Amino acid sequence: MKKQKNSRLIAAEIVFQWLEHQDFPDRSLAKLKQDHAFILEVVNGVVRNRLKLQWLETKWVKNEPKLIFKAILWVGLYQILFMKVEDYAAINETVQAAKERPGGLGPAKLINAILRRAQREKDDLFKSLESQPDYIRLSHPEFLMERWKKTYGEADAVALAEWNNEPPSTILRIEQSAVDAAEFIDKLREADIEPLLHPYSDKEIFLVLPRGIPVKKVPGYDEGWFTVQDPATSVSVDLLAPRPGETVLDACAAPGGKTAMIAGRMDRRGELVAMDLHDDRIRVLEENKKRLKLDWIATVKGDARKPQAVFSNDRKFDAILLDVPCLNTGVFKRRADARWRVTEERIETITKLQYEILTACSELLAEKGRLVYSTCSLEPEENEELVTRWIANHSGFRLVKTGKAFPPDSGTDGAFAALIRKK
Ligand SMILES: C[S@@+](CC[C@H](N)C(=O)[O-])C[C@H]1O[C@@H](n2cnc3c(N)ncnc32)[C@H](O)[C@@H]1O
Repeated sequence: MKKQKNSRLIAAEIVFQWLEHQDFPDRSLAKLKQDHAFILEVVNGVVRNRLKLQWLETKWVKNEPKLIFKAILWVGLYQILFMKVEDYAAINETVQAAKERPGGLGPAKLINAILRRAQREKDDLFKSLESQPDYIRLSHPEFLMERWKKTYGEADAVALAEWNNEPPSTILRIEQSAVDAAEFIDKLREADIEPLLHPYSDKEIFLVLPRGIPVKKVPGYDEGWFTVQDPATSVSVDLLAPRPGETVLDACAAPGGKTAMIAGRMDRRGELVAMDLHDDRIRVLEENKKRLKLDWIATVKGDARKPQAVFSNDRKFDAILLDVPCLNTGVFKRRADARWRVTEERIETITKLQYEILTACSELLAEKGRLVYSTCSLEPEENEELVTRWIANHSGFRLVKTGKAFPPDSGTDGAFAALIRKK
């Protein structure tokens, strides 16, 4: 039988790619053929804890190692400090991973010494880490911690960063048009899955799964009895309040979580159009539509900055959801690398795109029509400030209401939504 590749080395090579190219590790992770859960946890953990690991490396290593050996060292440190893995296995396998790389014998000795020291001095190390500035001890970009402290105050900014560092739960929304909720919960129990009811929404039923259950193994996956979705996704759909018989556009729809929720509220009556710009995302939207048996929804490829290229001039909608691309600062718990991609420049470019989408799609609204602008970000520039500025420049519309989920308070992902009505 062919010998399996060292899993620590696979994890380190993915971390190396990310460090070198800032390449989103999800793509490499999706292609993994072995030890999927372990490698996923190590890679996400290293990426999330980047500043803590960098702090420790700077403290103990005089000359910065080559990037691949830095990645191997971080993979080892993450296991020793943050995972329930036998220290013995963590050290030996990680040192072996270094030896398997060209020029790895010297770095392997250094890595061995550092990992053994971390094992011996673990308690002191954690004490010393606790006295570091918040951005290091909570491993977030310094400018972002500062901006959150200004926006939300010191205590909430710290609570938010702590929330982001906890492991994310898998949460299901029951597709109540496909299955009776009580029957679904019985089926889960028959499969030895005891779900917890999430209290956030009063319109939808969200269930928190116990850890470690692959979603595809949950009863009713193939039948389309549920979507995997955080309760914060209901903030925007509740504000939009789509009704049976209406014409509704979901203009940035893939992978279709909110499209499915809208479809449920419309009870298959009316017209629902799901649009997205990107082919790969539309493919996932189509797969979800098929699994959830939502073939009555129309899918179109189109740019929400130029919807006139897709829809004729007289095409109007009663309700439009604009779940625009954003900086994702409300969902760092789920997306390990997203925190490292936020910069002041990106805030500027993304808000320009968001404003453009809002302006262009507002022209598709019918008289008295409703539009919900939403993000999964917590930055005022993408949310309250953008909507207020837009309304000030568009006298034909009024801001009716906003909704927001702030993770440490809501116990959900972060979300913002604003309901705008055409006068
Ligand atoms: C926040 S995600 C939408 C999530 C989705 N509403 C859901 O609940 O599953 C934003 C989506 O906007 C799409 N997108 C980005 N730029 C776009 C544009 N100019 N026009 C239309 N869609 C765009 C992205 O491909 C992405 O799928």
